[in-house]
Amino acid sequence: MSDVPALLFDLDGTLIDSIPAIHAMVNAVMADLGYPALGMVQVRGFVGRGVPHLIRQVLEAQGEDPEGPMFARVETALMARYLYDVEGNTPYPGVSQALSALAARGCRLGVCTNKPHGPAIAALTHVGLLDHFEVVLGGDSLPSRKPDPAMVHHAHDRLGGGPLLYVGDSEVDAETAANAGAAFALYTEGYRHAPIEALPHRFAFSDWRGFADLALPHLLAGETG
Ligand SMILES: O=C(O)COP(=O)(O)O
Ligand SMILES: [Mg+2]
Repeated sequence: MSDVPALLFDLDGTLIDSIPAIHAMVNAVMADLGYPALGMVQVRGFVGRGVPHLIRQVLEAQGEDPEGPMFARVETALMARYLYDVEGNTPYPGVSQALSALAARGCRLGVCTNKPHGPAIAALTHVGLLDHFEVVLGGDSLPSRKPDPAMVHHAHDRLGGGPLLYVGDSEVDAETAANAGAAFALYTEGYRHAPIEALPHRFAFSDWRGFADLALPHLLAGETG
């Protein structure tokens, strides 16, 4: 096994604040289908488990059957826009600098997101972060999505299999890391529902400035779990 440290990052609520973009897109899609707008905080609660979950939650909030015929109509309309509706995605302050600092220390970097792969690439390109990553896996890249650990195992292999830190913002991420046997760093300013102490984590942080200094000791010590 390589001793080159690997870091895998969740995307929405971890590297980028994507809620303004997703909220606007969801409301635009639903308005076209004749439904009223949902609030930003409400939509934020639907993000982190991938598009099918998002759609089911939106339909339920609109009083529709989440498993009914509207699902396919919303999915088609949403996926048609998801590649292009990138306005409203913003990296959290200090993310790019933290990723550069980690790369300068020899770390290999990847993304594991439940956002579909195409929209994930589009959002990362829009915010200027794509070039930091050797691998980007999305919610439709493999047969399963997080919290199944397959995405983490697959991306980790692509980064050489060295000491691993998985970084995310939600209960899905804490569960994914636990399922993968990976050390977990919790970014506290994303879209989690549960309090910080309810999510098992190696360390938590609220500001990307300083993340590299917090993360490196966990990786250079050669810890993996
Ligand atoms: O649910 C989503 O599409 C976003 O998920 P992420 O937090 O895994 O990036
Ligand atoms: Mg997230």
